[in-house]
Amino acid sequence: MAEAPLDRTTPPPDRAPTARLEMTDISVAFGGVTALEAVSLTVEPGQVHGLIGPNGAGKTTMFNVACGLVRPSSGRIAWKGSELRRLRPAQLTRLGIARTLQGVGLFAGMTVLENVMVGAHRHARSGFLSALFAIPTADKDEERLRERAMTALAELDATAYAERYPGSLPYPVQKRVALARALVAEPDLLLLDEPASGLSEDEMHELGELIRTLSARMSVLLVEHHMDLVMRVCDRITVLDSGKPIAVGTPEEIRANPAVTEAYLGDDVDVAAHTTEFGSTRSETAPTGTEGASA
Ligand SMILES: Nc1ncnc2c1ncn2[C@@H]1O[C@H](COP(=O)(O)OP(=O)(O)OP(=O)(O)O)[C@@H](O)[C@H]1O
Repeated sequence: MAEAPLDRTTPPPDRAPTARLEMTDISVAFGGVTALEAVSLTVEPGQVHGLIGPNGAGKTTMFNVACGLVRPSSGRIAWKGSELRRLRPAQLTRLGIARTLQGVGLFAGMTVLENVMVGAHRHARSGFLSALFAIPTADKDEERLRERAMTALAELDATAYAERYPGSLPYPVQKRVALARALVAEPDLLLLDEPASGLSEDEMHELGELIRTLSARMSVLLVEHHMDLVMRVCDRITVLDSGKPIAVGTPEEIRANPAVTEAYLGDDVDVAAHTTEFGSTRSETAPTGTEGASA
C-alpha cells in the first residue's frame, strides 16, 4: 500500500533562489550506442526532481553528466543562471553541488568522521589536508570541520559511528555516512543516485522524510528505481525511455500517463500503483566492503 505524499508546501524564503540546474538537449553516445538523445531536464530551486525510466533508459548517464563524470556530445548546462562549458567533478563542491553515487564510495582507511570531513573542504580556509592532519596553522579550521562533520552525522543519526571505520558498519549505515559527507559542504544542489538501494522499507521511509527536509535548503536530483519513494518525495519527475524523454510532470501526472506505463511494461515496476516489488532484476545486494572512490 502506497504512503501519502510528503509535504510539498511552498519553499521557505531562505532557500537559494538561483539554485537552478538546467540541462538542455543533452546527447551522449558511447561508441555506437546512443545513451541520451536531446534530453532536457531542469531542477528548480528547492525542488526534488526525480529521474526515472526502465533499465537502460539513460538515467545514470544523465546523472553522470550532471556531476561531470560524462561529457555530453552536445547540449548545454547552466547552473545558477551561468552556462558551463562542462561540469567537472573537481569543481562540484566549489559550485555548491554535492553527490552520492551508487554504492557508498567511502575511504576504507579513514574513520567515519574523517570521511565526512573530506566533504567539507570548501569551507576550510587552510585547505582540507592541513586541517585533517592537524597542521598547527589549521587548528581552527580542523575544529570547525570537525564540528560541521559531527552536525552532518547528527542529522543522519550516525554520530555514534564517528570513530568507526566504514567497512565495519552495516551497508545502510555506510549509505547514511556517504550522505552526511555530501551534506557537510552545505550544497545548493544534491545529486542522489539510487540512495534507496539496499535499504529496508523503514529506512526508505526515513530517507524520504530526510529528502523532503533537505529540500527546504537545497535542490535535489533523485535517480531512483523505488517508485514509492519517487512518487512520495518528488515535486517533478522526468521519465526517460531508450535515451529519450517521454514525460515530465508531477507525480500525479506521471502516474496517469499511459506512455509511462507502457515504457515500464515488462519491467517489474507498477507506475500506476506507484509500488515497487523488491527482489527485482536489479541487484539489491549490499556490498561487503567499501570502495576507494573519491569524495
Ligand atoms: N560506459 C558505457 N559504454 C557503453 N555503453 C554504455 C555505457 N554506459 C551506459 N551505456 C549504455 O547506455 C544506455 C543507458 O545506460 P544507463 O546506465 O544510463 O541507463 P540507466 O537508465 O541508468 O539503466 P539502469 O536502470 O539499468 O541502471 C544503455 O544502453 C547502456 O548499455
